[in-house]
Amino acid sequence: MASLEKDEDGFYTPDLLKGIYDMGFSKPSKIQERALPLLLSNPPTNMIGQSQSGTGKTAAFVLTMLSRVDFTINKPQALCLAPSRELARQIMSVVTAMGKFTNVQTEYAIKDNLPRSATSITAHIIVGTPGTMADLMRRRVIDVSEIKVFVLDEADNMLDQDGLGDQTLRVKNMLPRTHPVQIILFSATFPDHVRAYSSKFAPNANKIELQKEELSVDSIRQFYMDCKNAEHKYDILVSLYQLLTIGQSIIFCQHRHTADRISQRMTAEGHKVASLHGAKDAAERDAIIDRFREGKDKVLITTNVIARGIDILQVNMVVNYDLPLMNERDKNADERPDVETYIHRIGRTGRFGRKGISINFVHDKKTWLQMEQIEKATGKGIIRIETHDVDQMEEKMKKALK
Ligand SMILES: Nc1ncnc2c1ncn2[C@@H]1O[C@H](COP(=O)(O)OP(=O)(O)OP(=O)(O)O)[C@@H](O)[C@H]1O
Repeated sequence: MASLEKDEDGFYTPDLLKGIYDMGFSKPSKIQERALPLLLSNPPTNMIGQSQSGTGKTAAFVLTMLSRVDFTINKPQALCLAPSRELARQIMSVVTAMGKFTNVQTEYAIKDNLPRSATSITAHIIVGTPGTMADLMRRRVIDVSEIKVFVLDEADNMLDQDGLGDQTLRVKNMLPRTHPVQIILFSATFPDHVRAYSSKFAPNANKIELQKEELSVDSIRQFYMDCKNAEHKYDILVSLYQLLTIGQSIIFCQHRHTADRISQRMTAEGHKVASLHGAKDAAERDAIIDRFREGKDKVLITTNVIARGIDILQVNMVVNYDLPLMNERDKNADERPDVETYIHRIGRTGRFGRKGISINFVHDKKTWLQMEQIEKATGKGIIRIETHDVDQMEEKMKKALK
């Protein structure tokens, strides 16, 4: 059992350190350096942690979960929720990589993973999406009696009353009341309307916050293209194909049917693209994201389903074919831009200090004004590129990626 002994501060075991080095991590990022001592100290304290996209928040909370598990007890001890199955699967890959030299047992709480007949999960760490997690807890397939840590990745999204908030609260309300559970919230964004609720959800938390002007990383250069009309956006996207495939690219659309339509059309015209959205079935979604992760597809046309958290280092370009709007989150909202989703979308590139490019397509006064609002809210300039001059475009982009 020597390998399970904690060091004198009660921090990581040598087995976890081995896992961390095996992942190629030699020194902590700023958020890891700040958050880890707070996350790992005893008695456990809640945490609300904010840090820009791609700065290594996952490793911080995964290390906390692994550190708090007693591997001699075969019961769930840490739960982690994420907004999409793609992100849950990615988080799990970090748990298994970091826990490679431990005896950690893991299980998913995502759709179509467990047979309906499953009666009990004995895994130490369960990662999933809120609806499925709540269902497994309600049916007592997950025994909550030994849960010590509860993590919400993309916490502002998970707590949003217009989205996943209800399901997330259901999960929290089923946690044991016999002992304290450490609640950990992480995100790159905590808009004002969820800040107060976050503090209620994770009371007396240590807080690490960002200022408004720090929200997105400087290594992402932001551009826009003035298209003549909505149809012209398609032509521009096609003219960018060479550039999109220099590395890998993600194209974000507002609607599933737009993602399908442009991918079908581009495919018919001889371009190789993939499309992913929430209307596809689970197995298909897994296969599509895995192919993209492996670099077999270079262009992924999608919706907000993968706007958050997805970490694919080779992605050096993000295109906002449609700008994100508030009414995608809240059906009653008007057509204001969704600044948080914008920050997360462009954050799919420029990961962990790498360079990246984002391009917004605007096509009329309304979309131009929406972009202007995003520019104001983030305090970062968005530079115009001419749509008719592909050479200038290529030059500018290559320079930005150097
Ligand atoms: N200490 C480290 N040294 C080297 N690479 C690291 C380190 N910590 C994390 N990384 C790598 O940085 C990348 C980004 O990390 P991660 O996905 O955790 O970012 P994030 O902060 O959760 O971003 P987002 O807000 O987009 O979810 C990953 O590829 C991860 O493996």
